[in-house]
Amino acid sequence: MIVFLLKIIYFCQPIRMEKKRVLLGMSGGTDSSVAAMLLQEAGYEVTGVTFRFYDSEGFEEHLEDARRLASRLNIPHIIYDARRLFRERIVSYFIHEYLSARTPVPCTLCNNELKWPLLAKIADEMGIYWVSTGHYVRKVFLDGSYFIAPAADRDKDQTFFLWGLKQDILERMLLPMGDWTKSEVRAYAAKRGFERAATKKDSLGVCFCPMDYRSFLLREVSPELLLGKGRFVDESGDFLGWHEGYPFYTIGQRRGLGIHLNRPVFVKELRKETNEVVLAPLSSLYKNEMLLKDWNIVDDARLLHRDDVIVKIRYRKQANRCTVSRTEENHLHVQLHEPLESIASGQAAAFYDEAGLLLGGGIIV
Ligand SMILES: Nc1ncnc2c1ncn2[C@@H]1O[C@H](COP(=O)(O)OP(=O)(O)OP(=O)(O)O)[C@@H](O)[C@H]1O
Repeated sequence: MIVFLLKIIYFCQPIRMEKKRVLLGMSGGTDSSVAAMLLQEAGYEVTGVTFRFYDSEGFEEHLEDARRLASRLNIPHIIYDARRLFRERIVSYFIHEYLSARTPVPCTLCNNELKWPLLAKIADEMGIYWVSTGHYVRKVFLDGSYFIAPAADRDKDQTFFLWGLKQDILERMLLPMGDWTKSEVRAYAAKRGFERAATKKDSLGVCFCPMDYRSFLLREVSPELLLGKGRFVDESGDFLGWHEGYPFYTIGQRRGLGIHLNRPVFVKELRKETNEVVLAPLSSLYKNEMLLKDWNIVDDARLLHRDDVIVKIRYRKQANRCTVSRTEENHLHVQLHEPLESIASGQAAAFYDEAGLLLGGGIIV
């Protein structure tokens, strides 16, 4: 009987049995290549997956690099065609947000709703427990919950993009880059004889339009939807000049406006209905509060109604103290302790405690 019961427990926990196996997202870049080496070195049986997210000239090269590395490390490697999903969930959203006069956060959305959940789904199908990437973050377990924490390399820290991940994913994440700096990672790859992985360029910006989102919109969106020429106005509605269509501007933008006034002006508001872009001095762009939708909280007690929470709405160079509460409409209300400029709807806000633990985040309404 006891043997029978033990067998039931054993078979009801198939995931437990696979705790030496890990599914790693392999982009072909330096970080995920070194992640594969480190995981293997730590004794894991690594399987690599490369997602085909969109068609680009460079993809075949990245894919070949991932394949070659997997073959040298003697690990299985699969390609997963995620083009339809990526187009529907990320690219269409990206275009729709600009056309709705909002500022999209495609990398945040991709990580939280596509990349990590897809890794977990494929891992489930393969009976693999752990999922991993080359992200520069750590995770910690505190009072019964997992939290994302900053990596040793503060310059590469990618916590800002991961606030939407829930416990079911967090508990399965392996994050081998967390204790490494990028220069150590390059040196390690070189020392192991992986010269190509050691010297690859860092990826920059949004992967499917790394240069300029404006030329991407021009290529992807029909001209009628972009509306064309419209009025730059000041806060009183007075005409200041002509612009190229509201989707080509973002809140807080100063450069590239194509208008020369005798004072510095910034984009304060985008008016979709009238195709107007409101320009104002920086002092007019400050706000004391914001509302978030589609939010995620890792731990209520560490986030809500406190005065020591830090909020970031930009990846770098900004951190403000705030107090967060829930509203009756199920938004998060963020009361900033000091005003913050250029808060754009559609952008993400990520919350941290003083030690840098990621407490959650949401999308600015
Ligand atoms: N096409 C892809 N297929 C599978 N995993 C991917 C893909 N793109 C990114 N990833 C995973 O997500 C992680 C973070 O990707 P991101 O593009 O933000 O960073 P990166 O610094 O360019 O990483 P890398 O040097 O590994 O390319 C990568 O390290 C990799 O594990």
